[in-house]
Amino acid sequence: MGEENPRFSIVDRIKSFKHAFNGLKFFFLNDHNGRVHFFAAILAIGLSFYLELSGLEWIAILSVISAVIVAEIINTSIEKLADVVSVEYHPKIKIVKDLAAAAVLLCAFLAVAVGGIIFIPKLFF
Ligand SMILES: Nc1ncnc2c1ncn2[C@@H]1O[C@H](COP(=O)(O)OP(=O)(O)OP(=O)(O)O)[C@@H](O)[C@H]1O
Repeated sequence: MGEENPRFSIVDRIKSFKHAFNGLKFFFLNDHNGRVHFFAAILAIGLSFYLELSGLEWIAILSVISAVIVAEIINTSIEKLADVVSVEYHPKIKIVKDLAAAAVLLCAFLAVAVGGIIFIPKLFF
């Protein structure tokens, strides 16, 4: 918990990492979207090894994989918070959830475009 001007503490920093890893574990093990993203990432990384990507191609693939997963984690987090704020239908919750989903969609479009540019020529031409 944040207090005004707290003293720096290694133990607190380690606890923050623990909480963050806890979030990752929750996302990849318990969340359906998280599981789908985990397997999609494994597939893309496997294909990248198989096709022996260049350094820059690896950077592009790892960047878009991370972007999609980060967007989905934030989306999931916003959905969970929104469900606590209002279980009932609320027009503003709809906008909030749709905006968070839009962020994931944009990242997914980018990932498909980058994946297509890199993988299609190597697989089919
Ligand atoms: N409380 C609410 N008030 C208004 N609209 C809502 C509410 N809950 C969900 N929605 C609408 O339903 C859509 C889907 O919401 P939901 O929380 O089910 O997410 P989801 O995309 O199905 O995620 P997941 O598959 O992870 O459960 C939202 O984008 C929003 O348009």
